[in-house]
Amino acid sequence: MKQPLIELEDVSFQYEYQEVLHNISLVVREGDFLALLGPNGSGKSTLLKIILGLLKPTKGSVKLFGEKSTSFKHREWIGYVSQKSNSFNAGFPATVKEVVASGLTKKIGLFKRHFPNKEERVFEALHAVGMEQFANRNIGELSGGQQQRVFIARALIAEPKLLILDEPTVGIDYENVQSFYDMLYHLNEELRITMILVTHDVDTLTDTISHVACLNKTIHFHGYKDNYDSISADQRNEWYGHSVRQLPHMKKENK
Ligand SMILES: Nc1ncnc2c1ncn2[C@@H]1O[C@H](COP(=O)(O)OP(=O)(O)OP(=O)(O)O)[C@@H](O)[C@H]1O
Repeated sequence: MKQPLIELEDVSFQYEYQEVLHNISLVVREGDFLALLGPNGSGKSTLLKIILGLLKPTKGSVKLFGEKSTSFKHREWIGYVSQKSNSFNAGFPATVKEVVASGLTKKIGLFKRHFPNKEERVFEALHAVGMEQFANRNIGELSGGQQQRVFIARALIAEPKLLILDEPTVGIDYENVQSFYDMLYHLNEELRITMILVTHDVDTLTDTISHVACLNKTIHFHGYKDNYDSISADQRNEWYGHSVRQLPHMKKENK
């Protein structure tokens, strides 16, 4: 059995008077490519904050890489690309290279380590997301999807074992979503990075995903993507709270 990287057991969370997460139990294992799916307001960001140690659950336990979250020391093993990271305007004075290199500063600050091969690592990270040819461009001049790739490279340079992407396809043109997923598949399959992709958009679920978790205050389903695909539309609508459709091109091909 693969190592569990995230283990949530009976986690609940309350903001003042409103309980927004109720008895969440979820295990994410090494190598998984999990889509955490839920409508707006279903508690996705709150759950991420709990996983990232920014919020403390009102109830339940959280383990990261087998250790209690409160004593977990290797936060750099978890890379996070937030929803708002790609909101640069064209005048923002930083090159793609500089943005990616800034992913190392935390580590340098923490351990006072010197990285002689910093330039090489920047290019490796950019290569992994297919963006090395943009290294000297201004970040503000890139499209939303290109910026998203750069921010993933910024997270990759710290060599995370687990990468959490919050709504990564939001700024990406419909035609480019598939190639974006192919890039994520490469990170998951070849670089062996465990992935959690958080999304409210059921249309973005592709076959590159191995597992699906449906969240709407509680976890209604967690399992293999194949099993999720065989669940009736009525059942999914009930979990999701409103109509869920699946585009024909995103449906599973014969494998
Ligand atoms: N700081 C806060 N104080 C009080 N309530 C909050 C706070 N942050 C979020 N909430 C409430 O908690 C619930 C879950 O919010 P959360 O942001 O986790 O959902 P989400 O699934 O990430 O939504 P979205 O897809 O819109 O980003 C919502 O009802 C929201 O209004």
